[in-house]
Amino acid sequence: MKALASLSSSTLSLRCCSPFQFKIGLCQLSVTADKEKNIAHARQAIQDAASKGAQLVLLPEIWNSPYSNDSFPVYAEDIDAGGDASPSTAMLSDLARLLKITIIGGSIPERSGGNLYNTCCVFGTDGKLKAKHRKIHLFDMDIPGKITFMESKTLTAGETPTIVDTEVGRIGIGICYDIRFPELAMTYAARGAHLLCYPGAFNMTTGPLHWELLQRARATDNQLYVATCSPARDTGSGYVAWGHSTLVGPWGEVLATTEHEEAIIIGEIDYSILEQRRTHLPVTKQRRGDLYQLVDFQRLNSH
Ligand SMILES: NC(=O)CC(=O)C(=O)O
Repeated sequence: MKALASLSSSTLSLRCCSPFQFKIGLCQLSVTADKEKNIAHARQAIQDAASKGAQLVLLPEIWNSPYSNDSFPVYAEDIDAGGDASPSTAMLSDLARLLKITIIGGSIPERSGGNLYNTCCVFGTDGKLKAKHRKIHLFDMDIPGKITFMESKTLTAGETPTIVDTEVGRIGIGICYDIRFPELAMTYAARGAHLLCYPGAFNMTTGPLHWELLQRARATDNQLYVATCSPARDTGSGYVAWGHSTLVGPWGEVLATTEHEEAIIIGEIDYSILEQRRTHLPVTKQRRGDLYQLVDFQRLNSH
């Protein structure tokens, strides 16, 4: 991230997306230790969401495997090889094509070139893989007596922000911990994103205070839609997810949400609202890039 100055020149292009209004389905899934069962279960949930009118379906972070460093290497798939090497993404591609919907496939552990990643795949209505986002900011957190998780024990961080043009708009992708970094969301907004999607699995320590707050902050700062999707809570698992998958509008308002049980949440998105909000409250034009800008702290620290 070099400078913020260029962000103020961003414009919102709605030309690329039709329709302006559509339904999004957030599939808050129960996840088990049985991968085949998880895949069949996700398939059913996506079909249910589509039957309720969803043209875009979002899945949770790590929906085909338990969320643990022990499980990631065991459940990881070679997404680039496809077919039998990646039954989870084969199912997503198949359904996107059959149902003619866009699928943001949550995330699964990916094996590639000797590394493991936490990876989100986006499939278009033709079933083709449109984008692959590897979690950029690994979840390394140590709050003594509360929660310790070190994704970097097994996973490698992704190196690229992912913004993708789909039939339901321009979408910026982040995975869970990525939502804590406003610069990533601002980068997507500067590149014309209408919607940010974060598959995520916040926990019982940070979830209550931070999960909704961060979504509403990213949406309000950037005046766009934010959607999140979590696994359902399983108090018997090693990592207990907060749940509460949510859709937030460009005014920072919660449009659709749920508690922690398994659920399919259907929310309405209307991109015409984006222009209206930005006209009424033109923060992008008012930004004083002449007075402040993001600097490359790593470069500064290395001197
Ligand atoms: N699980 C995550 O990646 C992030 C999280 O739980 C948090 O930031 O809190």
